[in-house]
Amino acid sequence: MTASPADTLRLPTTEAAPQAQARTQGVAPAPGDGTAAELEARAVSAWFGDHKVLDRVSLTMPAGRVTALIGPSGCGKSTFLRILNRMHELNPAASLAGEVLLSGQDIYAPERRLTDARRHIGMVFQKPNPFPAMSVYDNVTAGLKLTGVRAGRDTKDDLVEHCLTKAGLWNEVRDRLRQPGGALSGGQQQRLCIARSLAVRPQVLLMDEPCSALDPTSTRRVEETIKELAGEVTVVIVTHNMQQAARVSDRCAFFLAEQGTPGGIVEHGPTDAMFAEPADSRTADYVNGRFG
Ligand SMILES: Nc1ncnc2c1ncn2[C@@H]1O[C@H](COP(=O)(O)OP(=O)(O)OP(=O)(O)O)[C@@H](O)[C@H]1O
Repeated sequence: MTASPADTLRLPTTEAAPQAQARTQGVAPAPGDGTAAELEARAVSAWFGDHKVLDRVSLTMPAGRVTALIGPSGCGKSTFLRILNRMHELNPAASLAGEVLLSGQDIYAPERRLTDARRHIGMVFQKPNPFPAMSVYDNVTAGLKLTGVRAGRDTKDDLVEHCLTKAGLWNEVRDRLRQPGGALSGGQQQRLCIARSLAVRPQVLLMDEPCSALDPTSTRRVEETIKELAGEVTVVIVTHNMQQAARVSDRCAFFLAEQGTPGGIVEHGPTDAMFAEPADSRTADYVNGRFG
């Protein structure tokens, strides 16, 4: 394995997780070079105030695979996704129970810092949210500043090219790196957000309906990017689009919240099997468009 330019990034010793500290010694690979990690939810329940919205959800999201979370509106998919990188706790009314393990380590353990979870588990949202006035280049490196990573100019140049290439955007913006991120098309902005997430070299990338605001061509480009990242980063994607789930994911989990009960997983497994031979009739009805 060759060391990437990003291996020279310096991280503050007080904040650096073991994996991040390894980077400073030039041994950690670049995003997409094998740092993908398994994510496991164990008996996760969630509440907004007194309203329980998830009940004891357990799911293993294998390293380097794409796991799609599917299910009707309101069954708790986004809440579950936000629990996976500690965003749920940003809502003062929100609470949760259970464990989320990244490579076997509970991200909610008292000694684990919030910033570690965010550095290792990135998030891409439904609506592309680049910093609109900031250049394409600075958008990619923005995540470094936010996570306290310092890097020299050459390192940043190489990192920007690396991440934009991984996000499938480099050829389209290589001559426009100083233009504002807000000047890109919606699909390009979403891929810029993916590049920004990759700049801190996450082990997991969470995506909450990343194509729902995009046209079909841009959707196809983002799907190609997801497939390109698979094997290198663990991807967990929420989608309402069954064709998209079938196209991009290796595994699927079908969430459902029936008649005022909290959401849970009805069935999960390899995507091919979930679509061709679902074990539960409710899954069959959903994937075949009979409800939801
Ligand atoms: N900030 C919030 N405050 C209170 N309740 C919330 C909040 N966010 C979500 N909920 C509730 O939690 C439940 C699950 O919502 P969530 O958004 O996770 O579902 P979802 O499956 O992602 O839905 P969709 O597919 O429509 O995005 C719903 O009953 C919703 O009303």
